[in-house]
Amino acid sequence: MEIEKSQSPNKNTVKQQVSVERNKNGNQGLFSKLQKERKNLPIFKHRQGLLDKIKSNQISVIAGETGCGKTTQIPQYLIEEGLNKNRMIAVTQPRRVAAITIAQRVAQEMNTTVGNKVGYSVRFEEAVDKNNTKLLYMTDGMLLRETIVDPNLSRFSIIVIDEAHERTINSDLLISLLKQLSERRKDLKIIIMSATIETEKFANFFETENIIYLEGRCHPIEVFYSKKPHADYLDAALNTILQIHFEEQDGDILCFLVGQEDIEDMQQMLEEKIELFPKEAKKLNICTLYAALPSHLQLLAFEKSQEGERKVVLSTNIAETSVTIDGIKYVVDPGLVKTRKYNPNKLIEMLLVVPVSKSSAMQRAGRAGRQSAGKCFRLYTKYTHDTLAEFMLPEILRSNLSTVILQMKAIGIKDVKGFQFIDRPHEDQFIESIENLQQMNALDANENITLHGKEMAELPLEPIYAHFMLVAFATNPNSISVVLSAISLMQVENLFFIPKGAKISLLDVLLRFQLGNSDQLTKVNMLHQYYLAKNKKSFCKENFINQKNIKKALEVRQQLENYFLDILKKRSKKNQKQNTKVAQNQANALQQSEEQQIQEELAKGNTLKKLQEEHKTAIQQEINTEEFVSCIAKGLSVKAAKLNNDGTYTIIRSNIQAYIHPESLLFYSKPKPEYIIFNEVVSTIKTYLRDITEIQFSDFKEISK
Ligand SMILES: Nc1ncnc2c1ncn2[C@@H]1O[C@H](COP(=O)(O)OP(=O)(O)OP(=O)(O)O)[C@@H](O)[C@H]1O
Repeated sequence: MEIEKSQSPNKNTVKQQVSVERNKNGNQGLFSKLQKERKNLPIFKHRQGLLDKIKSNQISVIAGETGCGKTTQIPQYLIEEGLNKNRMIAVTQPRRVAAITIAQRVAQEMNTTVGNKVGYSVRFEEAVDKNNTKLLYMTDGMLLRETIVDPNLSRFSIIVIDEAHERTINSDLLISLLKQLSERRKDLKIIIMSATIETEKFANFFETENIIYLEGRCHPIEVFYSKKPHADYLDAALNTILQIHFEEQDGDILCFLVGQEDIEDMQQMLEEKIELFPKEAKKLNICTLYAALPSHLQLLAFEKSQEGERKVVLSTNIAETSVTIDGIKYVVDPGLVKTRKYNPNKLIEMLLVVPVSKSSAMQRAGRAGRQSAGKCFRLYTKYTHDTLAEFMLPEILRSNLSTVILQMKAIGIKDVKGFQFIDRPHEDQFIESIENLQQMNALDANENITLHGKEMAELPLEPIYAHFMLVAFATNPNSISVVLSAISLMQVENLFFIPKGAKISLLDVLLRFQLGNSDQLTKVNMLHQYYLAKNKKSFCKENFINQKNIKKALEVRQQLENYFLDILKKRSKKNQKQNTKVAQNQANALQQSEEQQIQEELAKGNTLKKLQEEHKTAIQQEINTEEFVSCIAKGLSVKAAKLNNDGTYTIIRSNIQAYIHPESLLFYSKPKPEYIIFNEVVSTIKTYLRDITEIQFSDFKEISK
């Protein structure tokens, strides 16, 4: 059996373990079936050639058709061949849902359970066994965080960067760091997996000629185009889904939409149509898939459909690469994507809906032919397709670099401008982001990382929110509970759900919870009342709250609270060390085990409770409005704006004119507040400021100094 052959320092132990797991799963039939499927994948015939090339090169760049088996098979081949050499193999993914579902699939194929020989690690969630996991699927962001703690990535013998052509900031940065690391760790194997279009670029960057092309597609995919452009893409998608449901053979549908709002609208439209289905019609089940959906709900979309039923998965582009959703045979692709675009002249980042690239369109179609032949319906013309860009501009060239630079500094890279990127960002992006970090005191005048900056880098947040959290605590430690809630809410979209035709507006709902002249405090108040509510479901129903998302905000809050308590523990350990002048070697030992100790202590509920009480991080019933306002004014000072005579606001930092968003409580304030802090700039026909808190003149004076 391949698994036994592959691993073993001690064959008996492995055999025993495999049989224990087999009994536990009782799933030998499934295992044999999967072994057969593995051998039928196009990649299987390349197995030996592939392994030979990987063995004889430190760096390999691999390209292959979508679905040929790169992500699930190559890591298993490496283990079967013993190339992991008693260390772990990391396989990075741009998206968490991919890391989790692929780990589940590979665990099945290896006849084990997730968190055992195969694990995953994504932000706020992991399933790993330090002593047992050999193959770890993780988001590129998690591996990047690991480089801060261990720049040599010493627990890994092989690192696979999957979907490298997506060119996320994290995978670009990882690739640059791996190039440096390959000099220091000659024993480390690096594998870059990418769609065909970008392979040369990666190979040139690594100065290698070892490019491996894997021929062969899993199953054929037929592509259809619209005859003419559609005025309303949701309408076109709805009709296509219904047409497939009534006219095509069995098989599930995956429809790509641009965001949670469109997904919820489509869900509602479909539900209305389903109500009108004739009795004898096949059942159509709706599943949704978007980043803000908690993992356990995302996974519902991956479940098998019942015999005689069909599912339609409404998804953002998180299902575009890597994932295989069981049963999908039809893809509906309107050809649009919501993307971040940073405007360095205006110092704002905007979310825009833009046409996809040819590469994305190909990936989307690729979701259809994974288990059998498939069809892809593109809701745009062939002519439009031919005019699409080959691929998206790499994220690093269209983003604010503050997060990247802070991470690079935390890793110890001093000269960020001289760093070798695959595509170098524009000079203005560097200057602006460094200034931005200096304003937050994360970097000093010489661009060195400060202690504050190091703590900011430990928090899994954009620098601005990490700064807000730490500054708020320094300004007024009692405010931390409210600030943790406010920041968590800022990470979650669409807290309310007001059905079409309801005789209530968002403003009416907000007014029920209003606290001070602040959207943030009002939402914090709502979150805390939800937390205390005995019947949470009816609380949400009565108040038009999206329960999925408010739950998510509470989960994020819990995680942030843990990270924050970690920082406080580290601070107090550092103080202790300084005060007691522990012998140097003891101090070193302490530092090494610090991380582990903190994790273990936090894992014990009692310690967490004690810490929560000591530092007042738990949800408090009383909210002090004034304290919060002065904290937000200090912590989010880069997001301050001042009222003009014509009723518009000027953003202090960028001099942009903007309006208060109609969904803000303060939109209706009379007189309008003179000074505000906002959270988001949204540009449509006009530029709006969202999530607003009124601040005092005294605070504003401080900011504009
Ligand atoms: N969860 C799953 N359920 C059923 N089949 C699966 C699952 N995951 C993978 N497969 C099968 O294994 C094949 C290979 O998947 P894999 O993700 O390794 O391909 P890939 O080459 O990495 O594709 P991509 O470039 O699109 O990520 C799929 O085409 C599908 O047939």
